[in-house]
Amino acid sequence: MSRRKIGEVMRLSPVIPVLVLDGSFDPVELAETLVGAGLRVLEVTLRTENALKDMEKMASVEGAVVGAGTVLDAVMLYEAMDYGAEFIVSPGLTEGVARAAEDKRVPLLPGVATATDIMRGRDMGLDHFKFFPAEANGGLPALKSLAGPFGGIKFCPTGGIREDTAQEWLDHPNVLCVGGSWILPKGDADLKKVAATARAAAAMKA
Ligand SMILES: O=C(O)C(=O)C[C@H](O)[C@H](O)COP(=O)(O)O
Repeated sequence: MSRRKIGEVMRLSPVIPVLVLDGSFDPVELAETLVGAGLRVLEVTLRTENALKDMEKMASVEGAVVGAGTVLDAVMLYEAMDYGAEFIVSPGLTEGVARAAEDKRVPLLPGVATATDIMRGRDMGLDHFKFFPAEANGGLPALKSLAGPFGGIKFCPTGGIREDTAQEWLDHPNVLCVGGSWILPKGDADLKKVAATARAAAAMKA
């Protein structure tokens, strides 16, 4: 599994829920709900106290492909791998994180915001990126402009994307999936609502 390429992970479902787990849900029940709704790829942000342990539990759910988000350095990457992360998402791109991912042979989705970021990534042999923060960084017009010189690059725009804007991002040929926290809004502990939102997201077309 860890040999799966990031492009394959990005093609598994159109939306990657960005999960900030604050203890409102049992992680296994949440993962089962999301996978049952059709969202197999789950990003657990390493921002909360129990994130690593919760991620490990979610990874045990059949069909779930669980990765760690908010990975800021090599130490966090190694730690995430110890807890079963199958892919790594970072808000930015550093040589330290890229080298650690290479070393561990784990699929990496690093954040880029500019043409220079993408060129640095290309120099490291990467061609799939998170476009972050997508809306604040110029939105779809910015992505369209970047896709001109970088036609072969594939993106997962994340940051500020909502249920009602996700499909227009997905319609762009260089976009394989989008990331977003709208599937699990802060403070909303209703699993039925989460399931309905996740089903709508899973029905979107990349
Ligand atoms: O934690 C990380 O690694 C991040 O890079 C940030 C997340 O991707 C965004 O917080 C999701 O954006 P929203 O959907 O606007 O909430």
